[in-house]
Amino acid sequence: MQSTEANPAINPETGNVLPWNPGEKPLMLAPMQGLTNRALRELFTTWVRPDVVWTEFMRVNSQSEKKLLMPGDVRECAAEENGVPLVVQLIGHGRDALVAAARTAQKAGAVHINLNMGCPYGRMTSGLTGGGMLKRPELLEEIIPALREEIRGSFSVKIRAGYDDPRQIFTLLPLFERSKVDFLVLHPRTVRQAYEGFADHAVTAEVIRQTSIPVIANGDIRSAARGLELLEKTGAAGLMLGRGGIGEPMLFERLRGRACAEPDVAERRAMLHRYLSELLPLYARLFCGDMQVLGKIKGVVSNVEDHELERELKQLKRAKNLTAFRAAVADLAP
Ligand SMILES: Cc1cc2nc3c(=O)[nH]c(=O)nc-3n(C[C@H](O)[C@H](O)[C@H](O)COP(=O)(O)O)c2cc1C
Repeated sequence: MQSTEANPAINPETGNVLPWNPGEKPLMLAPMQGLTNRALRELFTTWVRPDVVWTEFMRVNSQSEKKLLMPGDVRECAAEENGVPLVVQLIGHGRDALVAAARTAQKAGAVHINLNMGCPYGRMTSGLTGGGMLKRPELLEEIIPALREEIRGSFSVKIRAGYDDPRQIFTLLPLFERSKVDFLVLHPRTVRQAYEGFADHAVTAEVIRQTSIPVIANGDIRSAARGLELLEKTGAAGLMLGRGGIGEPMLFERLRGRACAEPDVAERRAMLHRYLSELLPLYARLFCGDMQVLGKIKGVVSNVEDHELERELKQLKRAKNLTAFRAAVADLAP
């Protein structure tokens, strides 16, 4: 959904730069731990070019002032990659640690910083983090304004609909508005729900009606038709693709109307061939040793949903070593 304008949008409420162009409904590649590493992002930013890409979450270590963020994470902090805006995502707890981590990330080059308030998997550090933050909403009253004060570029929040109540989000909107959060990414499941059931985008639509903050819709977007319907029905400011985008990168282009909305099996097979052929050398450069490369690339394959390519997908998933995996990729060649 790219516009032709080169200047980024400015949030009129905060005067902050947003990671998309004015008039654009950005299509974002979701942050996904273990998947959206810099090799995968490189492939996406040079191939289907999401309008915005995100780092995997960076853990904030509130126990050590000197090692708030891992050195490898600090090296990833940047304003953009291959000309595509990059959002740096933090996960952690404790106002002071989060603020100091945001400062470190900015010094290292980050312009767009996001707070993870959605991860459903336990305690990522020594306190309530990610979706766990929603268990103690009173703590957010000081964390969110303090982060806003520190972050000079865009400050966004990626959030579930609630911890166990899908209407909790509505109680938090006044805080986000008061604190001048630049945009929200909403995955309308509860934290307790994890990935069960479905993303209830009626909640997305209601949030959008109730707030002036731009809301990016996220959750269960696996086809161009579904994404376009969501944009139209909810009035979302943009879309974020997670599993659907990882499983089928061309979904970005299909949503833009630049690739066939319903490709036939030959086209999907050719896409998968290109995808894995191009990802293999990038993964070989980033990861150490064949087994790690194999494990990581199988993680990508597990997001591909295609009943007509079941046999080929099984072959890829069953490969015991990289040689067998490469042979299975070669079999996909048109
Ligand atoms: C394997 C995996 C890793 C994820 N890692 C992150 C993460 O690092 N940060 C985050 O905010 N969300 C993370 N998520 C959530 C996704 O960004 C997204 O919100 C969720 O998958 C719903 O979108 P989807 O239905 O398009 O996949 C992860 C999800 C999965 C399945």
